[in-house]
This record gives sequence, C-alpha cells and structure tokens, in this order.
Amino acid sequence: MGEAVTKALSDLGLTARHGEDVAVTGLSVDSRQVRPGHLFAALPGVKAHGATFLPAALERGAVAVLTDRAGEEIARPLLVGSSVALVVVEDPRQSLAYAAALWFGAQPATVVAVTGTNGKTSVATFTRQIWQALGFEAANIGTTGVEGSFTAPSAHTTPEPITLHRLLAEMAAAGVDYAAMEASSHGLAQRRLDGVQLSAAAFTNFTQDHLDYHATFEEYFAAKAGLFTRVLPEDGVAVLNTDDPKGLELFDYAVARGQQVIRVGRDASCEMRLGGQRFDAAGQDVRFIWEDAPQLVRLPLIGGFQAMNALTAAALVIACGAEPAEVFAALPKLTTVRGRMQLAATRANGATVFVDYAHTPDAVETALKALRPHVLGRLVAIVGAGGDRDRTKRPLMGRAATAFADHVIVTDDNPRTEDPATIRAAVMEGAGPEAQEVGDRAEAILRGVDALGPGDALLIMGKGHERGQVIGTDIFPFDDAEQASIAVAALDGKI
Ligand SMILES: CC(=O)N[C@H]1[C@@H](OP(=O)(O)OP(=O)(O)OC[C@H]2O[C@@H](n3ccc(=O)[nH]c3=O)[C@H](O)[C@@H]2O)O[C@H](CO)[C@@H](O)[C@@H]1O[C@H](C)C(=O)N[C@@H](C)C(=O)N[C@H](CCC(=O)O)C(=O)O
Ligand SMILES: Nc1ncnc2c1ncn2[C@@H]1O[C@H](COP(=O)(O)OP(=O)(O)OP(=O)(O)O)[C@@H](O)[C@H]1O
Ligand SMILES: N[C@H](CCC[C@H](N)C(=O)O)C(=O)O
Ligand SMILES: [Mg+2]
Repeated sequence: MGEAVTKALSDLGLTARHGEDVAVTGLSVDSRQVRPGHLFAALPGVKAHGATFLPAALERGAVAVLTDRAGEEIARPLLVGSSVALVVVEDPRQSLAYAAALWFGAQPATVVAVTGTNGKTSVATFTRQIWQALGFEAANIGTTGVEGSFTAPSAHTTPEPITLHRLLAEMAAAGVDYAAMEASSHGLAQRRLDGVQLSAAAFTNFTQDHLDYHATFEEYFAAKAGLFTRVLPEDGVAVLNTDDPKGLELFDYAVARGQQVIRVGRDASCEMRLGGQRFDAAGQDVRFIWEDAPQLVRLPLIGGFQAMNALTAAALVIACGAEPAEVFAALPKLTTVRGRMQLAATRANGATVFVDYAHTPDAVETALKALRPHVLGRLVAIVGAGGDRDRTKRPLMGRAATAFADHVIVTDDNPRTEDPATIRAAVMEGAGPEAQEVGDRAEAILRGVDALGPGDALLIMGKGHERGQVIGTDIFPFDDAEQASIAVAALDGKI
C-alpha cells in the first residue's frame, strides 16, 4: 500500500502555512527516501535539522514539508515562489505520528505497549503467546522483530511511525487482532507511537541506562512516563510494577488521569500479587494472588524476574478483556524469548545448558544470580567480550563471571577487527588465574558441556539470539544454542 493512495494534507490532520492543501502520495522522514508527491517530515535531529536536507527532498519530488519553527526558518527562503506546502507545528514528530496513523488507517483492534529498562521484549512476547494460546491471532513488535501470527524483521525496538503504522496496517489486513509492542525510551521521546490507539500499557522497572541519549535520569524517566501521561488514553488500563518506586510515581499519574490500574508486585496492595517462587532445573512454581484468591502456576522459565514479566503479561491480557482463569491456564505454555535464559540443551545426566545475551558486567552478574537457584550442582560460565566495543567492561565481565559462577571459560565473542587474544587477556585479567582460556568458541562450548555432571548447569553468555561470529569484517555462521546441542549430542553419543 502507500504509493497508489493519495490523501490531502487536511485528511492527515495537517494545515499548510504556505502553499495549498496539496494531495500527497506518501510520507518520508529521510530526504533520501522521498518519492514524487511525498510529504517530507523535516525533523530536528541530534546531528542536524532535517530541514537542511530540504533541497534534496525537493529535487526528489516532495510536494509538502512538515517541520517546526526552526525548520521553517531554513525552509522559507527555499520555498519562495514554489507551490510546495509548508506545514509548521510545535511538535513535528508527534504530528508525523498522527499523520502516519491516518495515512495507513488500520491497526489491530487491540494494541498494548510495554515500557521499562528491562523486560520489555519478554513481556511483549509473553503477552502475544498468551493471546495465541487463547486462540487469537496475535503478534509482538520489538527488539527481536515482529513475531507471532505475523512476522517481519525490525531494525528498531520501537519502529519509526511510518514503518510502525505500515506494519500495524499490514498486520490488521492479515487478520491480526492483537498486538503487543515495546515502547523504548527513544521511541517515546521521539513520539514514534503517539498515533497508536492503545488499550493498555505496562511498566516493568526503571534502572540506569541510555544516559548517552537522555540528558539526565529525570529526562529518561519522563520519556518513559509519557506512555501513561500522553499516549495511553484515559479509558486505557495501566499495568504497573509498583514494587519499583518509579511505578508508584506512575500510579499517581495514572490515577490522576482516571486510568484503571492493575498493580503488579510483591506488595499486599497489588491486584496481581507475586506471593512466592520455588525454583528447579526446568523452571519455577509460582504462587500468586489475583483478586484475593491465591493460585499456583508452573512456569517453564528460568530466572526469578521472569515471574514478574509473566504476571505483567497476564495482567495486560486481562486488562484487554480476557477471562482471568483462561489467562492463568495459558501461563504454563509460555516459552522463553530466543537467546534470553534460553534452555538450549540437556545432557543425558540431566545437566542443562542455557544461552543468554548478557554482554555487560551487570548483565553477567544478573544472569548468573538468576540461574543459581535453579542449579543443584555447579554453575559453569562461558564469557567473552566483543571487539571494537567498550574496552573497560572486559575485566569487569571476567570478574563478575568468577564472582558468581563455579568455573569460568573465557572465549571469543565477535573479535571484529581486534586481536582476539588481546581481548581474551583483558577478560582473563578480571576472571583470575582459575579461569580457563579457550579461544575457539565451539571448542569452549564443547569443553563447558563436557565439564557438566548431574545437577550442573552451563550458561553461555554474550551472543544470545545472534547467528554469527564476526572475525575481522567477515561474519561466520555461529549459533550458541545450536553449538550447545551439537556438543551435547557429540558427548552423549547421539552423533
Ligand atoms: C538517536 C536516535 O534515536 N536518532 C533518531 C533520530 O535521528 P537524529 O535525530 O540523530 O537524526 P540526524 O542524523 O540528526 O538527522 C536529522 C533528520 O534529518 C534526516 N536526514 C538525515 C540525512 C539525510 O541525508 N537526509 C535526511 O533527511 C534524518 O532522517 C532525521 O530525521 O531521528 C531519526 C528519524 O526519526 C531516527 O531514524 C534516528 O534513530 C536512529 C536510526 C537510531 O539508531 N536510534 C536508536 C538509538 C534507537 O531508537 N534505539 C531504540 C532502542 C534503544 C534501546 O532500548 O536499546 C529503538 O527503539 O530501537
Ligand atoms: N523484570 C526484569 N527485571 C530485571 N531484569 C530483567 C527483567 N526482565 C528481563 N531482565 C534482564 O534483562 C535482559 C533483557 O530482557 P528483555 O530483552 O526482555 O528486556 P528489554 O527491556 O526488551 O531490553 P532491550 O532494551 O535490550 O530491548 C534479560 O536477559 C534479563 O537479564
Ligand atoms: N549488539 C550489541 C551487543 C553485542 C554483544 C556481543 N555479542 C558483542 O559482540 O559485543 C553490540 O554490538 O554492542
Ligand atoms: Mg527489547
């Protein structure tokens, strides 16, 4: 769709300040993507103002420009005597989001969004899985792409409004009635999802991240809060982790706006209350209390935090009208997100092998701590650090691995253009003399699996869902989960 359609500016909610109410044939945010008849959204950027690219957009046939006051200053002189329409608004990113929604029209009848520092992909995926278990056509949109009843790759956690609304319209046309999307702080700050009609929205937690983009901690939180104070309508339901102090702050905002709230957490005030957890090798039993009635559910998921993610997803599905008993019955069917505490293989002796995307010191610690209560025996860790990336994290990742695992193997993880031995040496420096250094990742996995006795577990960290090992500028096919299966099969005599 798109190119064959023509809509007047006024049909997109826009009014020209200069020029006519022209008809446009499409929308672009980048001058290099403009086609004849397009509206070019000239947005204020980090590096440049989009209006500086207006000459290129005009050359490619733009018939209208959407911009702010600063953009108008740049655009006006370029438009003297031209019939190109100039639309000047306070917040062009938001106007673009609304225009994209009107341009593409349809979206799945029920859409929910999830924000928070950690757990967005997990909650969005679980929400989609529950809907599918209830028999609905559903999809999730986020870091791992578009998955479920509709699939597509995605470059961003929260796509640009033009891409997002194209996707939502395609999904709706394909019969998808339910969608769960991730709302990244960048996406919220840039108003990427302001045009989406949300039925409910969730908040998982808030810790430090992305201070390279947001000027302060407060600004980072304000971006996330925008999901509830701006994007979710008054008749939407807010699902909030109120164990997190920032969730309590959001609770006040939501109540002030008249939104219905489902609190999720351990506190007695929560409508969806986590009452207790018991961990074993394959997952956890979770006791929770919904509307004062305690219930027990089996979750085949590793990591204490996954119970909060699963209950948050359940609350979102209930918020959108599903029968609670049916929702809870679906929870044992949840499967983990690819490459995140994913059970990749099990040895004949019962030992387990997990793959996780942990690639920072903090994540290495979190992942190992989360796995520990599931393990009766020893916990073996495989860790490595990427080349051409932050060098300071290397010894810290090694140190975290040694602090929280019983045995550590240091290996390569995308050395890129650096000398792999130099990277490993930096990780070894933190991991200490007891750690084992095995450069070849496949061999490291084989040795790690070989070291597992009954009740032991191996955690392979760093690559998660990645499918390649980057050496120099070449990408060689490599999949940790696949290598784990191969190693188990080889050692247990299945191949
Ligand atoms: C930091 C960030 O979010 N940047 C976004 C921002 O770009 P910018 O402000 O830096 O743009 P700029 O380079 O200064 O250019 C200004 C404008 O001129 C336009 N331009 C630029 C060059 C040109 O030749 N012609 C042209 O028209 C650009 O499209 C832009 O609109 O506005 C652009 C247009 O809306 C976005 O495409 C771009 O996202 C970039 C691609 C990006 O990588 N964003 C990442 C950081 C991101 O959003 N990540 C989050 C997840 C984060 C996480 O949780 O890890 C995500 O949701 O994926
Ligand atoms: N509820 C949670 N609380 C704390 N940590 C969590 C939680 N959920 C997930 N994590 C940790 O964060 C990692 C990433 O999880 P997930 O992909 O679901 O988060 P995300 O918010 O989508 O992250 P991203 O910003 O990279 O898209 C997990 O591997 C886990 O270590
Ligand atoms: N996508 C992120 C994480 C990759 C993690 C690890 N596999 C690495 O290559 O460092 C990056 O490129 O920094
Ligand atoms: Mg994500």
